[in-house]
Amino acid sequence: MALVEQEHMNEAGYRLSEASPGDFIALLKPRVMSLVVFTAFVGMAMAPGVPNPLLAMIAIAAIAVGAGASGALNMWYDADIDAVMGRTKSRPVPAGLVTPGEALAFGLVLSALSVVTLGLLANLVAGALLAFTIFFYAVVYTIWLKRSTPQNIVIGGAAGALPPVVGWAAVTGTVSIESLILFLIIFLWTPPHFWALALFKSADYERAGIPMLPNVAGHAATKTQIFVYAVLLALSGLLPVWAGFAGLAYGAVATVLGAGFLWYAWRVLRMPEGDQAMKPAKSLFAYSLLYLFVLFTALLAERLAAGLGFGG
Ligand code: HEM
Ligand SMILES: CC(C)=CCC/C(C)=C/CC/C(C)=C/COP(=O)(O)OP(=O)(O)O
Repeated sequence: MALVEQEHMNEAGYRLSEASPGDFIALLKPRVMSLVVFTAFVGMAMAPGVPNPLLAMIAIAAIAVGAGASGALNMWYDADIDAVMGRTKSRPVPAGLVTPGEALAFGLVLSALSVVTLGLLANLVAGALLAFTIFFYAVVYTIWLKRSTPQNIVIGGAAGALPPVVGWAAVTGTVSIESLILFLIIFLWTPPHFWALALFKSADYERAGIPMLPNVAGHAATKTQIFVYAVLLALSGLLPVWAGFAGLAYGAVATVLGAGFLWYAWRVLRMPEGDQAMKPAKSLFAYSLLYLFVLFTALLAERLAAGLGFGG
């Protein structure tokens, strides 16, 4: 055995990991997960009843760890395709910083830890929903749908839409019409969020052989679908007012945000076929992140204001 390899063995002969803590943090997809966790937090905050603050913090931490764990499992399974896409090739596994075995073990241990913590300290319904969400993203979306159908992210998007349902259940132990409306908003948001990016990254997906909509159905069909989902999303953003758990201030914000989404989606629809820069698609992707963050912030702000006695 070469000397350089022996340097990474301990006395018992086990290989020592060469990865840094930062490499493991990168496996958690921290930027994506921050918005996921924020939507879970809003789900908790909208639920009736005031949870014990310590329990609420533990529940959010468990959901954050579970979300990160599912990201690590995704990066473990997708290492082969991540290696051939410009956007993902420097991720820890394809870059050789973390071994596939380490990523898998990290994802499995954190998944178990997060589910057991939430199940025992919050309630079994929340724990089961978190387990289902991790399973849906890591197995149903990543292992099954992503490589087999252009509807991958429509169906798989259910995983990303579930965190507010998990948050609500952590407080109440139930699934309700309110939390399902929050689910529906994120579910309808996901296709335009992702297909906007897939339009300007379609060469990457082509190279990796992933059947994303722009590669399979073409750019024109993708732009039309983005617009259809944008209309449904703008309407669904108003459902919290219709269902009576948000007021007119939220309704005004949702209307403006929805109109903005339609505007950006319209610009994508009108984007010429030969447009190499695809600025409208890049703008829609950036706006999608702002949209979800501001919409959920509006729900939260209105609820906090009502709690402080400023109306509603
Ligand atoms: C199946 C569902 C989804 C798909 C396929 C998808 C796909 C993507 C992709 C490919 C990126 C670029 C990531 C990168 O290169 O780092 C991205 C970025 C992002 N996504 Fe999603 N996404 C989905 C759902 C969600 C959900 C549910 C959220 C949060 C609620 C979310 C939040 C974000 C954020 C915050 C970024 C920006 C990350 C950055 O700044 O690099 N995504 N998404
Ligand atoms: C609580 C909990 C378990 C939450 C999970 C939330 C969840 C499913 C988020 C999915 C978001 C995401 C990064 C999709 C990326 O698709 P991709 O993996 O195809 O993108 P990539 O090409 O960047 O890897």
